[in-house]
Amino acid sequence: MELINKYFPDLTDEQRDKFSQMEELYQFWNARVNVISRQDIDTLYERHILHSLGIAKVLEFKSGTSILDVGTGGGFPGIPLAILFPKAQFHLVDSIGKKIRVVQEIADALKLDNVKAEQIRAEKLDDSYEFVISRAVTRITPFVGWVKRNISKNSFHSLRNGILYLKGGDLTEELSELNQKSRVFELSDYFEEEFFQTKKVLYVPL
Ligand SMILES: C[S@@+](CC[C@H](N)C(=O)[O-])C[C@H]1O[C@@H](n2cnc3c(N)ncnc32)[C@H](O)[C@@H]1O
Repeated sequence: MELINKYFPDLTDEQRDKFSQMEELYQFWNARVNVISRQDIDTLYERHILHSLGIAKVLEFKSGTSILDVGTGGGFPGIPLAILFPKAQFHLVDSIGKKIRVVQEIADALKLDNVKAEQIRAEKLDDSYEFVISRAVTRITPFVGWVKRNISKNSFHSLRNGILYLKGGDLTEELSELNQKSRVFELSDYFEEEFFQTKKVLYVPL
């Protein structure tokens, strides 16, 4: 939790409480349904929560923004971002029903009324959103094909509407397959811990 305070010092007491409750909630639910690897529970704040919040260092979601989290698994990056941006609306989807049930339990326990969790394949969605967020689901080129039609045209952020995808490693090859306005934001510019040295946010405007 110190890590969250270190990089997000302006949280309200309510937000701080919610982030604090996450550890116990994930310990409880992960023992029943494996949504994150068991050893990762010990590094929940760094590898899951802070990593998810990396997207917030790239873009602040304004009030009323609609955001789709594709392949949310146990709720990452959607749940931490929904705590940070309580006035934005988050739709968290995954093709596996038992993961979505865990996400719904956690969102309910945290009283996140800006989160809707749903079992559905990304390719079947027909709503539209300002931004699509994701981590560790598939290669970016097929991913763009899944969600392209779900991005709305009206833009009211500093970045044009599109995808914000948490990725690691060398993205040169993937970038060459994307439109030229795509950009890579290095999370090492924001977070000093070793884990973040290779982590990036890939931004694809659509
Ligand atoms: C490796 S997990 C990552 C989970 C989470 N995003 C995280 O970073 O902890 C990938 C998730 O994507 C989901 N997934 C894969 N293909 C999908 C699709 N076409 N539509 C929705 N969910 C999908 C899987 O069920 C799985 O839960």
